[in-house]
Amino acid sequence: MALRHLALTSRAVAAEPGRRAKIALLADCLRELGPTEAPAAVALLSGESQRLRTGIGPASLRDLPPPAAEPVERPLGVREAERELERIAEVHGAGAQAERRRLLTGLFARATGVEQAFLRAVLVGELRQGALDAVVADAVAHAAGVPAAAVRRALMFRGSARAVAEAALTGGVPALAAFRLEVGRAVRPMLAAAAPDVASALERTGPAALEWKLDGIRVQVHRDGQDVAVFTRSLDDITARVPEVAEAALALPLRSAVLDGEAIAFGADGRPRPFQETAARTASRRDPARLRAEVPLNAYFFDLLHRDGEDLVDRPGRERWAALADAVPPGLRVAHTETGDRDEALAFFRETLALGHEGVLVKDPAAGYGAGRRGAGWIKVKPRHTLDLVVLAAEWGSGRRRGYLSNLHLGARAAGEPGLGPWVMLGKTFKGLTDETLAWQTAELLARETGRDSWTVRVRPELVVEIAFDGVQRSPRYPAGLALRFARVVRYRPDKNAAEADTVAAVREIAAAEGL
Ligand SMILES: Nc1ncnc2c1ncn2[C@@H]1O[C@H](COP(=O)(O)OP(=O)(O)OP(=O)(O)O)[C@@H](O)[C@H]1O
Repeated sequence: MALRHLALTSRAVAAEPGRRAKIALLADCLRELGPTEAPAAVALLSGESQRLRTGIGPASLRDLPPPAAEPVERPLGVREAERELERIAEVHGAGAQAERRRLLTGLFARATGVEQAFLRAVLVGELRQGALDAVVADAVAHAAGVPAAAVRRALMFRGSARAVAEAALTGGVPALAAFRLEVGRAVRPMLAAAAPDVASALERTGPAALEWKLDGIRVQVHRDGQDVAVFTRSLDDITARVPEVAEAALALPLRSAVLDGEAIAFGADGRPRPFQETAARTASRRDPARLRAEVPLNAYFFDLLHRDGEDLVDRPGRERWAALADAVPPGLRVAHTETGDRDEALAFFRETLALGHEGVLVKDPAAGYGAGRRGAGWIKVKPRHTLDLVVLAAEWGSGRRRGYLSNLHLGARAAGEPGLGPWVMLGKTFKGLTDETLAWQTAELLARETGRDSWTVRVRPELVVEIAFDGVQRSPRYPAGLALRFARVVRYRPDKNAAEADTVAAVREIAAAEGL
């Protein structure tokens, strides 16, 4: 009954509003599944389902066998289901489509209704909602009887939640402590919390460092002798696409290093080029030499996690910055100033904006480097409010936009809020779209189509779009009772996946700040 148990638990976790209760439910289930099945359950529930759904589009999920009648003679196990999905993901080459379909049909024929619903959710990535990742991590800690921080720390060094769950459940704290920073293996990046202005950021941190927030692409650079690898925010290896960044790291007087930074292109006027131009450098595999000539990148480093055999991850910010300043020349570092004075901080913020940068980061000098936003060791401050939302559907345009998908339905992550489903629509917009973006989004959205009527094409919730807006208003038409005022597209965020989109809780916070 193992898969059934997991499927029912996952349903109960989704319906449960309280975070603690969610963790307890899931931890009980993992304990009951035991050390062999539980890591597979974690792989299905967490981000690793992304990998499993490779090559499986919504079309292949249609016309599958009806649910198996209960009681089933040989019920599906969790490990068994995970293995089967892995097998499906590994099918490549000629006839792959048909073979995948055959395997999927076999799997579904053995699954009951509740199991089929769970497998579908895994396959379309519906379970993968970021917030759930954190709940899963805490549930693993609970089930294994180890501190949550030990699990999170291991996850930072090793992307695989499955491997970490296995270590926690079989070897406890010592097994988790064996996960360490390895030069050459990407670590999950530290992220920033947000504050509306520098004064409130400083209130939280006390005297802090302020740095430019460059609007480029996050780069994590690993150097081991003359070998170098560059990873994105989502841990993709882009070394071949950004040779300038690799060269910059190789020129440093170091034997081995792990550097965190941002790559960005500047125009002839010395101001940052639009984000899309920098992003195109890392998104495209085509002709890196020509792209490099057209849009040369500059690397700016802001953190040093490892230097010549020594790990700095747990050192406070001020020690890592000192090590960075020692190893990296000023031209390759972001501007950095340290102050506890509001007026000085505000002046730095204004100067940074005047140079064309996006905002500033306010960093706590005592904070170690930690994955995720927890602890708020880094706080970002930008001059205007934006949200990263997911496109749920789009309407066909008219007039000049005929033939293009134009008006976007925008959703925030419900992140487990009861009664809302995984995505909460907050409004629509067709504003801010250039002709080029219209054509691009039409193709991208059609490739993700899950159904349509005469006006609207519904899509898999995968594309993240950054939306600027003037405020939040009450609206009975939308499920959370809130809608964005004057929403407009700033840009697409190809460097983010849907699990990293903003939550409806963040929108409620903005509404509360506006007195709604
Ligand atoms: N000096 C800096 N220190 C840290 N991060 C920086 C710095 N300059 C630019 N950044 C970028 O800002 C991001 C920090 O903000 P956050 O963790 O919220 O990521 P994000 O959601 O990608 O942010 P945003 O959408 O605001 O760019 C980093 O991922 C990095 O790409």
